[in-house]
Amino acid sequence: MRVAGLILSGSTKDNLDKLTLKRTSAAVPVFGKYRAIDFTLSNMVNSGIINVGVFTQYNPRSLMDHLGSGKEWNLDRKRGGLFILQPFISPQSRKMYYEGTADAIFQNLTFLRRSYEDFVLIGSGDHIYNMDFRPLFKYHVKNGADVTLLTKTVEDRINFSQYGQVITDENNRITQIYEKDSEYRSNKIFLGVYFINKAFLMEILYANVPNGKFDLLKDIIIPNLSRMRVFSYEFDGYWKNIKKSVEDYYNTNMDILKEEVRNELFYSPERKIYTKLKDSAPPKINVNAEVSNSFVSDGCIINGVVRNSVLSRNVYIGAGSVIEDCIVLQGSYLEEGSVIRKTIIDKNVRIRSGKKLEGIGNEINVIEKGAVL
Ligand SMILES: Nc1ncnc2c1ncn2[C@@H]1O[C@H](COP(=O)(O)OP(=O)(O)O[C@H]2O[C@H](CO)[C@@H](O)[C@H](O)[C@H]2O)[C@@H](O)[C@H]1O
Repeated sequence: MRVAGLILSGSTKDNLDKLTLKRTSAAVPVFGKYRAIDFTLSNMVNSGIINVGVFTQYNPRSLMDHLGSGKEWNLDRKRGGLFILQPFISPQSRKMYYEGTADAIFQNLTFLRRSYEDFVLIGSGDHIYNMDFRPLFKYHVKNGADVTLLTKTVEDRINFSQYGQVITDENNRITQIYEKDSEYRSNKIFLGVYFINKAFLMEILYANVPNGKFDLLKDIIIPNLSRMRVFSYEFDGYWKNIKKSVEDYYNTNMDILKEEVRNELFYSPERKIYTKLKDSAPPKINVNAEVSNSFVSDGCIINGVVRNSVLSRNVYIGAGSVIEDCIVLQGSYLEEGSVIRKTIIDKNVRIRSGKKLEGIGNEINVIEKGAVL
């Protein structure tokens, strides 16, 4: 089956506060060495998709730098490959931004028109999961569906008002979606992944976007559910959206310290998660250092104590410093004797000797990129 991939990562709003002041959410570092987009991109490639368009518009530099030619995902190809789809002006349109998900795809219809594929998988750059999409493709065809939406039945702790709540009939056909409704309606949520017949997608975009219907889900699919054959495909694996809150970003990173999450995300030989590799030296744990239950990336030098933490590349932890329940991003330097707990330290931060920092109560402390404290 020939499937093209589209990755939506052009959101101008997220709840990540200081973490997305200078990068888009899809480029936010996760688990020390990855960026969020690596997961959807790898899932697509591992499911046989070799023609992928990435929509971006907000703070795109670090995302573009990360993606490069697509080589790390085996997408630097003569036919197909990786396409960065940024807003542009032309004689037909002088709009310089995407007004919504449907608008983004509509402005780049040439990408779909020129593609050889008959189906399109639309995913998001903000989602952390490891999935083989191929059974979903078969399920879609078996149902004779126009659209198949990826869904998950979740526990009641989730903040339902941030998600689409999905109601299905006995055949898994979707009869109703309550998009970001403050009331609890269903514990089946939409995971932001669409599988759709290409001709059908182009047809509904032509019919709706010129009339100001810019959001694929809210403006096009939900109002037309009774006229379309929209099915739900359940995913029962680990899935997180990191842009919903700083707490979700923090908890997702911390999840990697759990064996079952690690096994599912990283240790499947046929479904690896690919990322841009950097040539830092291996991490060095010095004589008096103590490291436990932590992820320590290449280039790190540890002289102090690191517990329950995730360290990106080239982090320096001075002697006598204690780092606990923290996420420390690339290049940050902690001088001697600092004590940091439940804190996200962004890139290239310098923490002076003897500094004490701690998230208060359930609040997670975030130190802005480049700060000196
Ligand atoms: N103008 C634009 N141009 C290009 N890309 C854009 C864009 N606006 C948003 N995007 C991208 O599209 C994806 C969806 O973003 P939205 O803000 O529309 O919905 P959200 O992720 O909150 O919820 C959605 O995903 C959750 C699951 O995370 C579902 O439960 C919910 O029903 C669904 O609406 C994101 O990857 C975002 O970066």
